[in-house]
Amino acid sequence: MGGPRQAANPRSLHFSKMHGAGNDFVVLDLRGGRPAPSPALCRALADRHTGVGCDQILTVEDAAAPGAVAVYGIWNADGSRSQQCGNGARCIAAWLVRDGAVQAPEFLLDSPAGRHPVRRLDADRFRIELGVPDFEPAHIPMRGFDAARDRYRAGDPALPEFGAVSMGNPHALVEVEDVDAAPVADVGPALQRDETFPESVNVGFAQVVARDRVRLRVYERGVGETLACGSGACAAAVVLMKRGRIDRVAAIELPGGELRIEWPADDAPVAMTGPTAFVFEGEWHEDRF
Ligand SMILES: N[C@H](CCC[C@H](N)C(=O)O)C(=O)O
Repeated sequence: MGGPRQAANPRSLHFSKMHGAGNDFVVLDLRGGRPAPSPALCRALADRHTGVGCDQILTVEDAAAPGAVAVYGIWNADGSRSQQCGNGARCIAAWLVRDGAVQAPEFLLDSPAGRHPVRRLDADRFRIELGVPDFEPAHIPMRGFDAARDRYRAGDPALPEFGAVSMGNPHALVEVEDVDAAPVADVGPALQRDETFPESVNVGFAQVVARDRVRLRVYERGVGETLACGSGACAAAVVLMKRGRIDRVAAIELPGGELRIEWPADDAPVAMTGPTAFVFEGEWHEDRF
């Protein structure tokens, strides 16, 4: 049975380095009531020169409600918190299986965004349901719109039109002809700064290749462009499915790998299938903090 991993030196913090389709994580075991990492510790851990290096810090915590194996928390590289991380959820599932905390192939994981059914498909591939997407502007949240629509324009008229949805965290989706030429580094930060998104936003750039295949790049809130974004893949898929641009099962090709998204009906949860990988284990010397 799993349990909190005790570091060799009480002043050090054990961590697991993982990634899901290239979206990389530092995983901290906080079961047993260890305190949440401070924003400063998250930034230090995430630093790719003086720290471990990661897009997000994920925490494993004792389940708060019966039925779930654990609850996971999400912090971005800049120390900000999020309510959802699709690639991270799969990695937490793999972490709990390796820890011995769960033996069954199907189990439940809790996140700040809700309860997620998980199915282990093989040694490193997992399918997880991330909940029903919420297109209500106020829930994304977005300012300036009182009803959901297919396409929006931000306050800055120079910005392209976009779709928007919450997967528990906020997403905007810009359709482009060629994802390799997409203005990710310009439009991404500009949309994040726009008054339309009071809590910033994850910005996806999608090129529809076929009715069941999309190429996607994501400029993530709190990080910048990542090799993959699981909730971003779900967000892109459901915006394009709602527009009738793609079918209800689609492959989302990201720079770091491919995810499969299924959304059988508008009132159904979105299911995402993809890989997980363990890279190394380490000890973080907390006396640096
Ligand atoms: N940057 C996101 C959190 C991580 C999401 C991403 N890594 C994923 O796989 O869903 C946010 O601030 O909402």
